[in-house]
Amino acid sequence: MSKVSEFVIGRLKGVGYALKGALLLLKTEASIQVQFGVAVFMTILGFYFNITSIEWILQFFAIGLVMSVEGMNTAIEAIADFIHPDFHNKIGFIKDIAAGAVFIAAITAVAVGLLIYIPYFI
Ligand SMILES: Nc1ncnc2c1ncn2[C@@H]1O[C@H](COP(=O)(O)OP(=O)(O)OP(=O)(O)O)[C@@H](O)[C@H]1O
Repeated sequence: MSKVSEFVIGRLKGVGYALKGALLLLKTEASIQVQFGVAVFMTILGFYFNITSIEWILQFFAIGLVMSVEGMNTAIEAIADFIHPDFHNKIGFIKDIAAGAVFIAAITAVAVGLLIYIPYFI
């Protein structure tokens, strides 16, 4: 097999694993399921208010930011539980700062949502 074919097959396999990971997150993680529900609701709201292209872009970025950071948080929690299943202050610190990153992303998304939709309500 040529180097180019190997490269292309390798990348396609990578996309397959990533898709599997995204589906696993959706199937198993309650917080991702809630965020997916919010994303669907916000998309319906976007169609209802016929928001502008820029507002769609900002909304999709906000949704993507929250869900991807939540996915990373889940991965960090899984690594922490795997390497150290018992209680440890360092593990608590690691999990807390990973959760803090999700919080920052969520606050950002709420701010974006308010800035987009408040003008449609007043
Ligand atoms: N092994 C541990 N050692 C010390 N503190 C921990 C440990 N596991 C969890 N904690 C503390 O409990 C908090 C919640 O951890 P947990 O793993 O239950 O995450 P979670 O946010 O409830 O996520 P999920 O709902 O996805 O399980 C952490 O942020 C941390 O403060």
